[in-house]
Amino acid sequence: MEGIKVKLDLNEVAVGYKGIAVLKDVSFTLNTGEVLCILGPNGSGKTTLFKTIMKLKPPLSGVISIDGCDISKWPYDKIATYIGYIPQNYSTVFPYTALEMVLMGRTPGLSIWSVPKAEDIQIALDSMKALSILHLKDKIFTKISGGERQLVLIARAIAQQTKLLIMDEPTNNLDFGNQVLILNQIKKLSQKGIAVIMATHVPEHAFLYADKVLMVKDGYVLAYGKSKEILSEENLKKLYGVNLKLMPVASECYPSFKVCIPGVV
Ligand SMILES: Nc1ncnc2c1ncn2[C@@H]1O[C@H](COP(=O)(O)OP(=O)(O)OP(=O)(O)O)[C@@H](O)[C@H]1O
Repeated sequence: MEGIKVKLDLNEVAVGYKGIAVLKDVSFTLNTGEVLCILGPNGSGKTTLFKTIMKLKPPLSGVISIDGCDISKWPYDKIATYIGYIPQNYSTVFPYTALEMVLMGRTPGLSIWSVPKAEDIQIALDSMKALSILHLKDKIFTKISGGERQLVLIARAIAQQTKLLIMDEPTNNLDFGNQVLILNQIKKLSQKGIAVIMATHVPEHAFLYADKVLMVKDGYVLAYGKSKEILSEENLKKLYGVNLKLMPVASECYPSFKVCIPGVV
């Protein structure tokens, strides 16, 4: 997918359940190579928005388009060729190995009885190697730790080789080292031309890796735009409803990095 451009547009999209919106008037554009971080309190509709973009549920209103085409008539299989999705919680009752889980990124309908192609196996192994989890390949997915499962799901999305990746809190459950590994991997993918949407509860992750930021709260978009403009003390205070301070901590690698410090209550 390297070198192929993609553009995702949301135009006044409302998402929710049984006709009741949890998030309204969402508009944004995401281009090849950009990382969009979505920040918002618990229950503000981030996962519901992702499921709607993935066509796992229909939007209540508005238009979602890829490369200018309204995707409302696209079958799910076609969406899966464009977008890889790493859900927040994934469970399976089947005793798949970690490698079989990653292979599912190559063949969405793969069952444990299917025989995958050698090329697909190689791509799956390469994705696992990039995340330093090759040693997990023969382990049963349900019997590895939550963080290891998260890494396997990320490897699966990488193996899918889509132009867009949606990651719902990808660093959830991960130790600090693996958080850095995953975030660096996300940056590398975006540098290769993949567009990434990532929900996070850690403002610092947005400071480090986001080109654009969408803040959602109380059913609406609170702010959207270039990360440098949107990640302000004022917006973060409004978003989380707490007092906080942004402290610049410049380093060679991250000249404009800031940390979010809780203020006096
Ligand atoms: N299947 C469902 N049916 C009805 N309401 C739901 C359903 N799933 C989620 N909701 C509600 O929709 C709202 C948004 O939930 P969602 O999971 O999208 O939020 P979120 O921003 O991803 O939250 P978090 O940061 O805690 O993961 C919440 O009020 C939630 O209770």
